[in-house]
Amino acid sequence: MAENSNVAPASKPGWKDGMIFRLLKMGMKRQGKYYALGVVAMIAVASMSALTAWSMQAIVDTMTDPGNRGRVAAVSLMVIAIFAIKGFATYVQSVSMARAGNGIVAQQQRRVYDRLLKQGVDFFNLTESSDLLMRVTHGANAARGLIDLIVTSMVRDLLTLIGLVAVMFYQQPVLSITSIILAPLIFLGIRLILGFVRAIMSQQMAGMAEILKVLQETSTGIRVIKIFSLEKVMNARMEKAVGEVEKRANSMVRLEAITSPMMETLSGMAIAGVVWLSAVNITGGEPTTAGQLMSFVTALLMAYEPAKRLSRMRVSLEGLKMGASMLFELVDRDLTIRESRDAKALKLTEGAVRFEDVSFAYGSGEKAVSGLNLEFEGGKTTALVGESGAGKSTIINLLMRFYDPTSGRVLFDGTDIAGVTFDSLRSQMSFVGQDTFLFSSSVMENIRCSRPEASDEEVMEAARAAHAHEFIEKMPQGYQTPVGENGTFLSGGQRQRLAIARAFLRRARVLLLDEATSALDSVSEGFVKEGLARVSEGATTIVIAHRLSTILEADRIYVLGQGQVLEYGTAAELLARNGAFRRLYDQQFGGVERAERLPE
Ligand SMILES: Nc1ncnc2c1ncn2[C@@H]1O[C@H](COP(=O)(O)OP(=O)(O)OP(=O)(O)O)[C@@H](O)[C@H]1O
Repeated sequence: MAENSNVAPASKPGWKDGMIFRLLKMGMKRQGKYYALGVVAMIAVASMSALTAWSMQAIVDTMTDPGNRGRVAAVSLMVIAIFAIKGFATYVQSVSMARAGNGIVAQQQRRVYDRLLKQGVDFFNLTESSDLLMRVTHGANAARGLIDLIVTSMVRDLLTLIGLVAVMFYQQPVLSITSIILAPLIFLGIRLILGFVRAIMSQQMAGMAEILKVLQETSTGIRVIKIFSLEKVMNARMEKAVGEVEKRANSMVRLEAITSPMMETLSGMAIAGVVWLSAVNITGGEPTTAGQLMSFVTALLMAYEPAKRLSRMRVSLEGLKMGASMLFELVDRDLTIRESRDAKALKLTEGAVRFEDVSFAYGSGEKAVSGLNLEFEGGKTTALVGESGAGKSTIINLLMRFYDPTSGRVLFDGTDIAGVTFDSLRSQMSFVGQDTFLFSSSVMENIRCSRPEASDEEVMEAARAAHAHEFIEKMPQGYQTPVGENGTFLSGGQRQRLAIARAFLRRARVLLLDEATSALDSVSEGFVKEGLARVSEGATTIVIAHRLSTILEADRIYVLGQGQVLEYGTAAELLARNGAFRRLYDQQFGGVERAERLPE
């Protein structure tokens, strides 16, 4: 059944929280050993931090009583050991977390690209490429950041905090209780900020996607921009997007940083309070040594950084969650078209194609074709003609199973293509379309892509058949010449001849030609027609042509109008009928004759 309109975002309730769990599970599965090593190192870092604060008691007490040489030596060695272990553990932590993180980015990018390749054509029609770029680049890094943040906060920061608070309680229980009374206040403040962060993040992402879009359109549409002097318009669009992102980025920084004055002031108050309380010795118990007090204050001061990071964690988490969810949402989108579960490999004998009562609409739009019954005889040439928008390209789309019919069936040698594997179906076909997409690699590789195992000789043979060999030989590096991004170094006619060479090389049973000779002058068209005649020998050939001259010899011509067959037959039969085909014919050939009569 058709699934062409269900590209709904997969925003199920609670989905984003589930996402964190999924991400952690994936991360641990693939990068578990690096994360485990990182965690061990973090435990060591946290313990050494607590030990540093605890050792302050011994350090200060030893300094105030330097006479005991043995103790001085022991304390000095202990301090060196603590710092050395902490340094080494920090190194191990950084390296293992970075390795795990890089692995996550690569894994996410592979995963999302794999999914994108499985998506139907409709998905790409409905998703802007700048949006894809944004999601894949930003999302993968956000996924990495999310795991990093969770692991670092939950292990290093939390353990360090626990260790330091333990030291505080060990040294000064009453003062400790007084100084952590303020903590809940901080968390309340953070909760307030979170709401704002979410709103700003999504606006910022939208702005970033817009910047990419403007850049991309500038790159691909530069000719239109120049011809129509759209520089100012494009500039204004970019200005707006950049300004938007700048504004949001500033707001984000303000929100993230607002925790600092809150925390700094509260910490200052806590420390001042402790100093004051210790001076008046409200505990009234044993007199406190300078070392104990120093150890306590050190633990309190050291606790500040991890406490700050933990309190900010929710804010940072929100931003990263948003980024990572963009990636997950992409991966979770339903496939616009999928293979059936028990799909079989298609085997062709005659290569006959039949449309049985086929209707189809793009998305929720009007029917592009309706009630089509078409016969494309094996090994013969069938042409589709008709006004613009009549549904010719739609028929080709259905044949290649880029879309499924809303109703009816498309059969290859009697087998419904809905039940066969994509690969076995499409490998039987070759397509030469109106726009020839070329990869930014050499001419040789661009032709070879239709049959990667083909030898250089076979590629050249195909190029000769497509009348491309002559111009390729004249290029600076012959077959190794790069064609530029999407073939910008080639003319339209040359690009088309490369496309025809690709089709030759593939030797498919079913050949689809959509305006295949449109970009050629009349001399090249003669060559190409000859080449196409060769490539279509024995193949079931389906041609869309606006210029009737190219299809007058077709074995059968279907004349389409508004998604339906108006009439069909050979050119001679159709001309004799005096119907739609005759009108098209008169329009075109009348025009040519008049043009030929024009003085030079
Ligand atoms: N991807 C799409 N999404 C939505 N509607 C589409 C899409 N492609 C084509 N259509 C619509 O389907 C109808 C048939 O279009 P189709 O491209 O098949 O016509 P065509 O006969 O090939 O036209 P042309 O000769 O101009 O290429 C048109 O009304 C068109 O607007």
